[in-house]
Amino acid sequence: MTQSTRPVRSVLYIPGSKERALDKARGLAADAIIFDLEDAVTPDAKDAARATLRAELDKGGYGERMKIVRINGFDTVWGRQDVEAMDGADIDALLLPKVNSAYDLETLAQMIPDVPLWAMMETPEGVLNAREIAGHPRLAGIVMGTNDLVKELGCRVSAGRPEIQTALQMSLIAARSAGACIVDGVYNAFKDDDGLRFECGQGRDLGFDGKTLIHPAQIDITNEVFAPSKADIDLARRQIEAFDAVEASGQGVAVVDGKIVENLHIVTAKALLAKAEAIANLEG
Ligand SMILES: CC(C)(COP(=O)(O)OP(=O)(O)OC[C@H]1O[C@@H](n2cnc3c(N)ncnc32)[C@H](O)[C@@H]1OP(=O)(O)O)[C@@H](O)C(=O)NCCC(=O)NCCSC(=O)C[C@H](O)C(=O)O
Ligand SMILES: [Mg+2]
Repeated sequence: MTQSTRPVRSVLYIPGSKERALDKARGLAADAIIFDLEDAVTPDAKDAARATLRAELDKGGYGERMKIVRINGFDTVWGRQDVEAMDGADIDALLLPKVNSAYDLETLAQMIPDVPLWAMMETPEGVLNAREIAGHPRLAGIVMGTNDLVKELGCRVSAGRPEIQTALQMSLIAARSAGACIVDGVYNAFKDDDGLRFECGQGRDLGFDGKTLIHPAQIDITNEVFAPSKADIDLARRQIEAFDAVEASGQGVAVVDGKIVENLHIVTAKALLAKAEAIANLEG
């Protein structure tokens, strides 16, 4: 699977300090894991968490799940040690928090060759520089850090998140302009299934590839909402069939369910079917 077709519907944070949770993750249905050394780990537990995480990664057993390690920023005493500790580890990406500019990513890029880089979008400066951050040659993915963003903006978030829509969309547009993957922020109320489902639907409709999660109980709903539904798959197939038929008769526009279908809709339909197939392969 290429980076662009690899599903990243559910992206679960696991504190690097929690050995039991690190082990439990080997059996969870998350598409990706963010092994966290940053905010989920207290300062006095940083050194132990780094060592625990490296040992668990070396043990392996995470299967097809994408493995992303969130390091501490370089404005802390831990950032460089985190990068050094991950040298040679079996991971798919390093995630840098609170990225303000492409220069921040370049600092990390210089320290470790080859590993794809992901960036947290969670500061006002970062959002304003989203285009240059997404355009960094090593950037493969963006994660919305909505908790930090809300803190920095000084806003209060209400249902539907209108207060941070601009930041979400600026980041998404930047990611898409660079061909990068982008996942939505966390839903803090991890026992509120209805609220999670609503926010997943909102993120999906905005164009996000998936959502970051804080608890295993959030995985199933997220996987379901970010996967193409049976109705989506059926429509995509019918669009392709109808378009093939009109194209064979020398025309360029088909009509399905009362709506026009042109070549561009076929690109979307084929991408949707490819995503559905990638998910089916992943889920075995
Ligand atoms: C939120 C939690 C503190 C809740 O923990 P707990 O009370 O232990 O939950 P449960 O008792 O319901 O746990 C049941 C079992 O599930 C395992 N578990 C819990 N959480 C995880 C997890 N994230 N990954 C894997 N496994 C997990 C427990 O070990 C239990 O297992 P067992 O004992 O075998 O039954 C807790 O869920 C938690 O710490 N979540 C992660 C919090 C986190 O990572 N925060 C940082 C990321 S959010 C952020 O910073 C985003 C961004 O930067 C921003 O700015 O927005
Ligand atoms: Mg944050």
